[in-house]
Amino acid sequence: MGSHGSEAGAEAGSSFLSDKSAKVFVAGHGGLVGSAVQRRLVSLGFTNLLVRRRSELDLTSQPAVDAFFLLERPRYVILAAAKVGGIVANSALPADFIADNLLIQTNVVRAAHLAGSVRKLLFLGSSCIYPKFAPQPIPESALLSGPLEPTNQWYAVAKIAGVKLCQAFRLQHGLDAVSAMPTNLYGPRDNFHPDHSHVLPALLRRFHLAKLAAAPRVVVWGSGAPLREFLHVDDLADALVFLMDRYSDLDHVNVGSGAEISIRDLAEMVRDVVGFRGEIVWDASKPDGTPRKLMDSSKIAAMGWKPKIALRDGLVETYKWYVENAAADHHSQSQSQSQSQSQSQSQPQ
Ligand SMILES: NC(=O)C1=CN([C@@H]2O[C@H](COP(=O)(O)OP(=O)(O)OC[C@H]3O[C@@H](n4cnc5c(N)ncnc54)[C@H](OP(=O)(O)O)[C@@H]3O)[C@@H](O)[C@H]2O)C=CC1
Ligand SMILES: C[C@H]1O[C@H](OP(=O)(O)OP(=O)(O)OC[C@H]2O[C@@H](n3cnc4c(=O)[nH]c(N)nc43)[C@H](O)[C@@H]2O)[C@@H](O)[C@@H](O)C1=O
Repeated sequence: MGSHGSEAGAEAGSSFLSDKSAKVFVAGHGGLVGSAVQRRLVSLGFTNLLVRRRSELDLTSQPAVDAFFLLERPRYVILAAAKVGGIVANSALPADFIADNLLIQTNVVRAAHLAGSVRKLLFLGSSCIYPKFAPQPIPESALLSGPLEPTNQWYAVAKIAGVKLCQAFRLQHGLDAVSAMPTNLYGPRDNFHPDHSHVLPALLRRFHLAKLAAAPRVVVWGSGAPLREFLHVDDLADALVFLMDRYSDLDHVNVGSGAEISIRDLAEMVRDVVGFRGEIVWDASKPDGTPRKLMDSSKIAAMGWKPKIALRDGLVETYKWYVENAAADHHSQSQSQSQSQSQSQSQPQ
């Protein structure tokens, strides 16, 4: 194993949580996960967080990332920047999902090594790295044991490469790079795009707008049969800090809630939380994706971490955040769309 930079190793005895004045680069701090990590670190008393929006630092640019690391010399890196989206975004933009993610993670991991200042780096994969028909619950050992789910194979291949990248830099250069595999996430600051988001923000938005419009029904994609496991992003942030502090090894670590729910039951729960009274109809033309992906999170549980936020409680809190922070814009957008539709319908043909 190669030896890593002396600066990174100088105080190697101290743990992440006892190093709260250290410079921590939270990449992707504007997103769902990065913002939750930032909140968690601030609440724990970290005083030197390093953050950049994409407009200030494009992580797909190798020269920009190299220059940034050489100038800033962070001691810790949490890589929560990525090209992310739901099942339709993954299918519609395969080139972006594979190329952007390969570039971002390669640039950041390599620059972290070259800077010589980084004592630990945490990479984030996703439960979609596992084969479509993996054993349930899915153990870490199921990686690369079968074919992937076609709708998100491009993203999954990039994320698998990210796990291997961390392993390779650990083995060859002694970089303490670890990988966490979160299950499907939700919470404040999620992406609420109508078509490109994940299921939970999409449904919160759709049911909310339908409630305001007193619509008779809401369309939900697929058959409703797939099972998914959801974890609140504040629980994930807690787990990531836990791993930064306690975990240093080659193998990746699953982070899930252990609870799964069908998309049908989830849609009914969201309808209930939002207070929509109409009916749910299913759009079978949309893909179901993988039938089931419950992760086996016994490895992190054995280390002493467990989630705290039940799905219904997390949904109530996320819906409140959505109403207070994003819903008004979506409502005015949907009203102007329906006005322009009714104007164009009333135009003589
Ligand atoms: N959401 C989920 O359900 C799951 C997410 N994950 C993983 O968690 C991580 C974070 O995901 P999530 O928070 O949901 O994603 P978001 O889309 O909410 O946030 C992604 C962040 O990455 C930043 N980013 C994207 N491209 C670039 C770029 N070229 N240069 C600089 N910054 C960039 C964005 O910056 P900006 O805001 O400036 O555009 C944004 O802050 C990802 O690795 C993802 O794979 C894993 C499992 C499930
Ligand atoms: C986290 C994970 O997220 C993605 O995989 P996914 O789990 O399939 O994510 P999803 O949230 O988009 O869908 C979950 C289920 O829900 C159904 N569904 C119903 N109605 C809507 C709906 O309105 N929007 C969406 N997106 N899905 C809907 C949808 O048909 C599917 O059956 C990966 O591509 C990849 O990005 C990844 O790692």
